Amino acid sequence: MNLCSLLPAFTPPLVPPLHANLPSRSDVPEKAEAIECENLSYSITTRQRKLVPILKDCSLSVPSGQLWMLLGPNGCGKSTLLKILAGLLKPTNGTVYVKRPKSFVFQNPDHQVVMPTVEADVAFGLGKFNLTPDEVRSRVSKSLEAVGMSKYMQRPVQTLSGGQKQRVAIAGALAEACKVLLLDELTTFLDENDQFGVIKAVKNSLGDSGDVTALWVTHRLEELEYAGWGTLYGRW
Ligand SMILES: Nc1ncnc2c1ncn2[C@@H]1O[C@H](COP(=O)(O)OP(=O)(O)OP(=O)(O)O)[C@@H](O)[C@H]1O
Repeated sequence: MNLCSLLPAFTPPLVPPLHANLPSRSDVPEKAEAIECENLSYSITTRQRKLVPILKDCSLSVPSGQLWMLLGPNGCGKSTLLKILAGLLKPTNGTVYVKRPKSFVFQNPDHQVVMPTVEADVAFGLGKFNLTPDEVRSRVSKSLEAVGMSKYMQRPVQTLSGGQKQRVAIAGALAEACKVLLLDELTTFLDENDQFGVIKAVKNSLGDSGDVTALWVTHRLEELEYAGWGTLYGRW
């Protein structure tokens, strides 16, 4: 399936090619869009040297500060697109822009939540920032609050549900002041309660600042109602 058919209409502004000589970051004006890609294609070459197209001419544009959902059936190329946006895969053709810092959250939280306690896990990525212990504590507690996990700070991660682990993974990204959350089918293995908790955590993470953007990949049609603006009420 051509993924373009799943996406909103797109009028592309010019985006610099992926490998162009870009001006220094301070010269680049802040874009209104957090994610933009144009005519993105991705193919793989099999052992028999056959070229297999996975994505063909995908274009999309996601404005800053919003939660957008990308819906499509199994195998249509959603995860591949997300991995290209995350920089984990290199496109065969096309241009990509994603605001930084960006963070990819995996379908299986056990691939991402690896430290012994919730607090240690959220603080894990902060080592590279040269922060004081107070700053680390403050970032960890604010991020856990955003995802409704404050009271789990000292919990061993292996005692959490799948949805709670997903929320810890999202808190880790928020603690690192990430601007774009790339979320790959987070609710696949979750029951309805956990599913709701993770969606609410993502919506809360966007906050009011318009600073954080999320692209949520799913094959669950019922999750579409949570896209865009709007408050989500209910218990964690
Ligand atoms: N490295 C690869 N080698 C061979 N085929 C691949 C590779 N990567 C992706 N594919 C194929 O490309 C298609 C799209 O895969 P992708 O994982 O992006 O789909 P998806 O829409 O995310 O599916 P799902 O909802 O099941 O996760 C699938 O048919 C998959 O088998």
